[in-house]
Amino acid sequence: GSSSSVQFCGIPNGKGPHTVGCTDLMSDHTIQGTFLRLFYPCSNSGEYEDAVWIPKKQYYLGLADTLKLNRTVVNFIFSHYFGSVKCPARLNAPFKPGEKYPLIIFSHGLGAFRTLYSSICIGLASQGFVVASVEHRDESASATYYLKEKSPSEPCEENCNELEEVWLYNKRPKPGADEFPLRFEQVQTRADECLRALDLMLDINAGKPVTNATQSNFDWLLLKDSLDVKSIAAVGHSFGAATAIKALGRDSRFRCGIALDAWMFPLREEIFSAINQPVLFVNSEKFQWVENVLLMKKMDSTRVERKMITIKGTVHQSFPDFTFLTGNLVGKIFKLKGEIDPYIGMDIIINVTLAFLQRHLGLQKDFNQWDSLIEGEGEFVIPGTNLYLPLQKPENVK
Ligand SMILES: CCN(CC)CCN(C[C@]12C[C@](c3ccc(C(F)(F)F)cc3)(C1)C2)C(=O)Cn1c(SCc2ccc(F)cc2)nc(=O)c2c1C=CC2
Repeated sequence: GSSSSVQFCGIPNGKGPHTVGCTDLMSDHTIQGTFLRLFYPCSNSGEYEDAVWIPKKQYYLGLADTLKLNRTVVNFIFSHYFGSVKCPARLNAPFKPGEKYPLIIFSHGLGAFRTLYSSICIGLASQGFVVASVEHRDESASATYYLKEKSPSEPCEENCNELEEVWLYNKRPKPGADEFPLRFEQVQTRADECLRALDLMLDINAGKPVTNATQSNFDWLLLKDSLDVKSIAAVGHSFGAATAIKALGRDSRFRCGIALDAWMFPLREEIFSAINQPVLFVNSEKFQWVENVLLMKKMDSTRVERKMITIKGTVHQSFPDFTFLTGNLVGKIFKLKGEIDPYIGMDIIINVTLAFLQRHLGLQKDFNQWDSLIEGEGEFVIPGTNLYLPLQKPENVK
């Protein structure tokens, strides 16, 4: 259809058999706590509204900072264009117990935050996964917040133990300074936050009571004994893909990783030998560069499956949700869309992820129907990279 019709299609529904719900969890309320949006198979009953895609205006202010644009202007434009966008998941709908679902911990990219990859998270949840999209407090998110006790400046009569929001915005490296120390420290923090999110989800699976600073009436007890604790994967986009790789190296409970258009810069190759899990690299055609792909190739292994494909006609923004929310012209100008139809691109991202997860989490589903995508076979994919790499010295391949 015309660009305007695409604009109003919005974030795609999951294609799997499950209806998807989502709920926010901040536990505990401090900066060291875990903050995530959970996507999960939910019950069909009851009247539940779809969740708001960008839930607070401070996120627009943070995006303005990331884009180096005026906050007032961006807040005005973004709240007009994106303020009513819903993510197709029912907010706080009851969790659907029944089978044991595999668990995905998802890590967002630089300048993003927990809600901007809803199409991927909902796509996976609709196929019977519980997906925890973490919001990082390492100052790589465009915006995030935690809660702190109100300092009783005035002698507090009414709201004594109230908590107030403390907002953190995207910390840009000093121009000209070496960016590596900041990114190296951030990827450690991010990996720790993924491990804490995993621990929290396993506590919830064990039936431990949940303290949730984001007041919601969601019934967490329905998740007791609902996770397949042997089937856990780390998935992320760009900086979040580097985070997922780092998390694999830190914790063998993550059985495999999927790196979506990975930004390898924050990683140093000496950690690669400590990573024993299978990894799938899903690259866009336009974002990658030789040095970055060579770092991915350094993870090639004869001991464990390491795969790489490139999706033709995709850009870096083909993975987050913005690719569905503008017309073709604006999408092309801001590099939010590639040549490929964004809905086809997203189907490939989700299906190749499902196939790799089935293979390495030992799932008994039919996701192996997409195994050819892992081999880079198909109309829209190529195996490995579209870039020309200098020949690898053979001893590098472990
Ligand atoms: C020039 C300097 N460079 C910073 C390194 C540019 C900043 N940049 C490109 C941007 C952020 C962008 C954005 C947002 C939002 C609209 C909107 F108009 F649609 F709202 C448009 C355009 C502008 C995509 C990126 O950061 C690319 N990128 C990303 S993009 C993750 C993201 C961020 C915000 C989102 F809303 C959605 C997704 N994740 C990474 O982990 C890494 C990189 C680069 C290296 C590592």
